[in-house]
Amino acid sequence: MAIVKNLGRTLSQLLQSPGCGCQTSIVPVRCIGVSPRQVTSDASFHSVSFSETDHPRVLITEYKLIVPCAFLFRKRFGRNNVILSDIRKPPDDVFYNGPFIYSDILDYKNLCEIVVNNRITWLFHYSALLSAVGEANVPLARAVNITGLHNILDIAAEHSLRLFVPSTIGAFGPTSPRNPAPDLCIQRPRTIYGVSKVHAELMGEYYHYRYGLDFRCLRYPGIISADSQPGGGTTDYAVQIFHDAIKNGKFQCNLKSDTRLPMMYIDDCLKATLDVMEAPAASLSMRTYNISAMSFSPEELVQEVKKHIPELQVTYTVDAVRQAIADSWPMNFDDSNARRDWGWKHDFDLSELVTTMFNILGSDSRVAQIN
Ligand SMILES: NC(=O)c1ccc[n+]([C@@H]2O[C@H](COP(=O)([O-])OP(=O)(O)OC[C@H]3O[C@@H](n4cnc5c(N)ncnc54)[C@H](O)[C@@H]3O)[C@@H](O)[C@H]2O)c1
Ligand SMILES: C[C@@H](O)[C@H](N)C(=O)O
Repeated sequence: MAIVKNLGRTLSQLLQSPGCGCQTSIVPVRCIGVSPRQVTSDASFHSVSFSETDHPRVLITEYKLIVPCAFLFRKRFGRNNVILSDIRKPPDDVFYNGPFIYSDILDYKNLCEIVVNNRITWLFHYSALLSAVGEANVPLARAVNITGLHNILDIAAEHSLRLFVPSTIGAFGPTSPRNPAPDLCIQRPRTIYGVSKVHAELMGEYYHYRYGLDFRCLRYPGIISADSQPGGGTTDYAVQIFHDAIKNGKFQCNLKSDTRLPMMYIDDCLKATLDVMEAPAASLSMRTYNISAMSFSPEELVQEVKKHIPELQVTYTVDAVRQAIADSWPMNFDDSNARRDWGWKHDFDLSELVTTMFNILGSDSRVAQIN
């Protein structure tokens, strides 16, 4: 049984796809028999071994980022083995596709009930407030991104789950190397989002070494998907342009035209996420990896979009908050460790991303209107 939310909606579908490389195997999982919340000061705890059952049953907190493939998980593990969940109402296509429940990651007891009652074995933790929206509500971002993470870590350790948490290009700051940013370097982000993601990386690795938690983390670039609206991030422009170009042939960009940022198409993001989760633990020299596919500026994206909608009119109205965030983030990622350790490689470059987005969203609708 799995709980799937938002970005996990794509995962919920992907893991169900017959072609998905997700291996089902019995994997002895060594874990500490004592929950981190129960460890006393003398820290005396007894390690026990669990064996995973036939296939992972996946809990993914949050669902929004990627909609289109939101049911692949169900093809893989069975329609009723995937519960979609969020604190917000899902669209009908999600709600009627399979089990959906309300779940708030700040409700530790409820999360425990979900994990125990559904015999969850894998957990993908996606619920978070993104960079720009987090700066507009720091207390909420701190609660969701940090307290929520703590709940997830304790539950994952207590129930010996394999845990994936996405980090981000936002986990770097102005003193990090920017071109490229390696896996290991100074990380002093200047947003509550970035601070919470560095905290997630460090806490996940601590729980791995202290409690044997099988924690895995990828730093995602800006993820571009055709099926969900942007969630209040700094890279939102790279999703919004497609909707605006098709709808009215006009786009107002909130970043400077030359602001270069690492970006990735959703299919590559999902492939990397599943590949790292299925990689043998012995192949992982790290627990947090950069992954990269491309980097582009708004101007470069505009030129590519105009190959599909030549009449597109673009204006630049810079959002000072987002611009300052973007200027503190890496321009390129060095993801050589991921490519070496578990065979990561991307499939989509800028041209293929744009073509795929318009194939899904339909660029001709705008051209048809014009004509
Ligand atoms: N979208 C990207 O470009 C990108 C890039 C890097 C990393 N990520 C990471 O991927 C994850 C998902 O990103 P996204 O773009 O879908 O974010 P989003 O802001 O679009 O969605 C966040 C979701 O979290 C849910 N949520 C908020 N508070 C919650 C709570 N208390 N309990 C349960 N759910 C709650 C919201 O309802 C929403 O559906 C985040 O962890 C983000 O850091 C995203
Ligand atoms: C980059 C990613 O973390 C998110 N889209 C943001 O801009 O905040």
